[in-house]
Amino acid sequence: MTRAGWRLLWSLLRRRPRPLLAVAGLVVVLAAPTTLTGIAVAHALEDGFFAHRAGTGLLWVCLLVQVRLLGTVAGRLLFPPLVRVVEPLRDELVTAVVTAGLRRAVQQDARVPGTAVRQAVDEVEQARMLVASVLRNAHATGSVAVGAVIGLGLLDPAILLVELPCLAAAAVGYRLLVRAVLRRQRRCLLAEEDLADHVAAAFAARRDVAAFAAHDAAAAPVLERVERARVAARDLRRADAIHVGVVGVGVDLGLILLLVLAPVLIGRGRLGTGDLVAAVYYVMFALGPALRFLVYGGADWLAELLGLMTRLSDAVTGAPPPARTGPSPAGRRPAVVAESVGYAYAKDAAPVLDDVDFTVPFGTHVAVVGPSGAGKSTLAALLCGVRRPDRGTVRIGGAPPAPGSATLVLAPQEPYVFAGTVRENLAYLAPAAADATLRRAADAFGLHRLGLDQRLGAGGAGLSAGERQLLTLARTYLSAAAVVVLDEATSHLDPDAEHRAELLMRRRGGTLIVIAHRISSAARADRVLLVDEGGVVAAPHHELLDRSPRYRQLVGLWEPAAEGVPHERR
Ligand SMILES: Nc1ncnc2c1ncn2[C@@H]1O[C@H](COP(=O)(O)OP(=O)(O)OP(=O)(O)O)[C@@H](O)[C@H]1O
Repeated sequence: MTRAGWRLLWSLLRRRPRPLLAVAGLVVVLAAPTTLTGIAVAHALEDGFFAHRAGTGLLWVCLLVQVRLLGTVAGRLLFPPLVRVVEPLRDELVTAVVTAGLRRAVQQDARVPGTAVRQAVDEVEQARMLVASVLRNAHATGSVAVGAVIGLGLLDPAILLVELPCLAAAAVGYRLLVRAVLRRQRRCLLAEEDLADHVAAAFAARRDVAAFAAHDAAAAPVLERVERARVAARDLRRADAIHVGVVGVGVDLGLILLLVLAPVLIGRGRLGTGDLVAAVYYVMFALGPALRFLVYGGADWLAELLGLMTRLSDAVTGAPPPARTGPSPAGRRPAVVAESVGYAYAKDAAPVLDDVDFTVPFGTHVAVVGPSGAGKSTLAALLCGVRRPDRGTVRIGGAPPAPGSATLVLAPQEPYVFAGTVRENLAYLAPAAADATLRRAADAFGLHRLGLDQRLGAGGAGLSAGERQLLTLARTYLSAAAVVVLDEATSHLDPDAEHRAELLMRRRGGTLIVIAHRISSAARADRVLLVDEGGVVAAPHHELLDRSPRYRQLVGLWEPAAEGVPHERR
């Protein structure tokens, strides 16, 4: 998954081959201080102090100090080519990100995604700093390691026969480590994002959750994501174990093998004691810190840089962000599809819905009818995602419904009015709506007497039951959701007000699913879903009248109450 990040990084770096070659070439130049330090140590001991020639020893020590000072000054040689690699990289990335954002906006005839572009530009700046840090530190580490290897080879090439395999094994381990850290970091990031999505969705759906008393059902997916995020974080920590192994093989095993080989080389006169001290210096004080830095800090930096480059590559190419569960975007003309849906409130209880299949095409007005307790509200809860089917699938626009999704909004029988102004209550699902829009919606639903600044008590204290329902309906009407579910949301309205509310809901566009409260409501719908004895039959009102004795019976029960009297079903 980070291949795209690698590709983008490499495509940017290789555009400047000369400064890049200069940076690479300086690895060898800046390796000299490390090599010379070991050589100076060996000579100071062998030719000076061990040979009782303190003057010679001190001369080598002076040389060693000068080499270190020269090394510090020479380190500055790196900055000019490094700047020529890194600075244009930022300019090119910013240009690519902004161009891609504008191109997408023009193609989709959408607004320029200012926030997204600004965020990507901030990420480019982070990437620039990370590239500079990774290159500078990789360079310093590489110089020290190359210097140590050259020094060991100069002392005796036989030492390289034991040290190089250890370093090669550590390099293989390092590659595995970076991959493991990258994979686990990404999994951790996705798990955290998924958790954040579900927490936000559950919070946004608190109204529906309260309406359906579905607290446990709403909490279950969130708790599942908490567990996934915990496991992902634990796995990331476990990658630390690989760090220890890489350093162990590269440095500790190398040192042990050097100490095993040293007596042989000393015995054959190929290595002096001073040389051995220099060899130990190369392994412990040059290769050791270099490898430790690479393993402990470098792997994380590299992982962070590649993660960032992968995100930027998505921004540049317009690739979709990694798959995440969540609401399907509004406006995708979603159809509502139920396939083989089964649901029971308890493990051994008889299912309320059993093997239910139906499709509601986008833009249709559907009435859901059935005797009391047949499962209509249960069906509404499944459509809203606050309950999940035990069997089968519910899909809205191809995606499982998510509580609080922007695609679907539910108006429950018990209207949800919170303490605040009428404006705040109306704009709850349309925070960007202008006052004029809110006023028009309130008037259309007959709420002329309510001023937008009027304060309401908790639960809508001060309003009649009908007004509370009208306020909830107006709020639902204002939302951008493509699918609206009214779960007996007009039960306190008279037939005319109910008719008017349904007409308004139809005119707003999108799909309208009404848990019908009166037969007039079912007769107005394009199709009727008859829920009965665990099953669902879908057909237009007149067809059902012909076809279904159960429906005829329901209609018969309804009709006496239809003339102006709020209906009560049996
Ligand atoms: N939270 C719950 N726990 C256990 N059983 C429940 C729960 N909610 C509903 N039921 C049962 O599930 C069945 C279907 O209930 P549901 O409310 O979906 O029916 P309905 O058709 O909407 O009824 P009504 O028209 O009376 O509102 C009923 O038998 C009901 O008692």
